[in-house]
Amino acid sequence: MVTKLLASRGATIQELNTIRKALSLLKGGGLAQSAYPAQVLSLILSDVIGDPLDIIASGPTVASSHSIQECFQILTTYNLLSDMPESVHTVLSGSPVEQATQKDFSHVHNVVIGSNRLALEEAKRQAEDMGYFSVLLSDTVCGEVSTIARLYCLLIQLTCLSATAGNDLLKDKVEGELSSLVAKLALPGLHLRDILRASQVEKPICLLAGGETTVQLRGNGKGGRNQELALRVALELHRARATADGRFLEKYEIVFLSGGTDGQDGPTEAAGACCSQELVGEAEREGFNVEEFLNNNDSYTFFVRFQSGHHLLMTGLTGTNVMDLHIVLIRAKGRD
Ligand SMILES: Nc1ncnc2c1ncn2[C@@H]1O[C@H](COP(=O)(O)OP(=O)(O)OP(=O)(O)O)[C@@H](O)[C@H]1O
Ligand SMILES: O=C(O)[C@H](O)CO
Repeated sequence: MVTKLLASRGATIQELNTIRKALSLLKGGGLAQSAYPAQVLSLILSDVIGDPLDIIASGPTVASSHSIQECFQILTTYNLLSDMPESVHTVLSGSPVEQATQKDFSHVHNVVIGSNRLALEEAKRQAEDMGYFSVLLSDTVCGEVSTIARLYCLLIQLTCLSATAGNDLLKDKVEGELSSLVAKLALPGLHLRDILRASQVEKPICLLAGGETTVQLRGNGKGGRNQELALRVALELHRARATADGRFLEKYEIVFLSGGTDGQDGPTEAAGACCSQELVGEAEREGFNVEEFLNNNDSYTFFVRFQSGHHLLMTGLTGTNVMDLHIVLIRAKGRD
């Protein structure tokens, strides 16, 4: 109940898990403390950006550093103090104000055995085996889904423009917008130079990135952040190619895929979806209004109905979760 309330008010996973750690006997290092003095080996799958060990699953085997003031501060921020059950107040007011000085965790070995970066590195190897020149852009992509869709549209445009002779003014414009967006999103290590280098090679190109976007739900449709991202990228590409400057895109085959590694995107049975730059045009000809679906956060309904669900990524539950993967494939038309 506490988790649901916090999540519904938009609390971050860091805030959520600070509260969970304070309320639980096992989280926040409690499991490792209960096992003491036995040796503890913790094999960790990271579903949090940056792989912070104390946040992943609320760190049952990791020393915790939260304070009770922090918990009250979080509950106050989301206006939830008075909604908390009596038991929560009892536990919080009975806890020491500061965590006791660092306990001994020398009996614990924490090892990250699965992460978004590991998944991306394997995807990169697979793409290279398939003949793609591959660039791993980032494993920390996060932000509002429409901003991230813009990011990918600009990345795709820059890649294509760099491979096309001429267009220097447009390329500078796209690179300028991209650089300020990357700075705004504070995406460390997104190597634009590598994209420019990729455009100089003869091979088809694969750009790989990962993380987790957020969706501000405004409608009452059915969807997930990956399907919404794919549909928004499709709309961005559609708009870009409709401008006087955007004709260069037509020389390229472009596929964008966004998928959740757990195999389930939001409350749907798809893991995500893919799109091409032609998707919105084709959808319009078939009578679909993509913007309307997006305004209602109804990406799943769109993808199910459009071309018999052909663009949906259906993997089934994978039994793991290392967040989402975003993959762009670009090939000059007429090239094998
Ligand atoms: N109609 C919708 N359109 C787009 N996104 C949606 C929709 N409904 C829910 N979501 C998104 O789905 C997510 C909630 O689903 P889920 O419980 O699978 O997420 P999660 O537990 O955060 O993710 P995961 O388990 O994949 O790490 C949230 O990111 C939410 O914004
Ligand atoms: O379950 C959780 O605590 C979150 O998914 C972070 O690991």
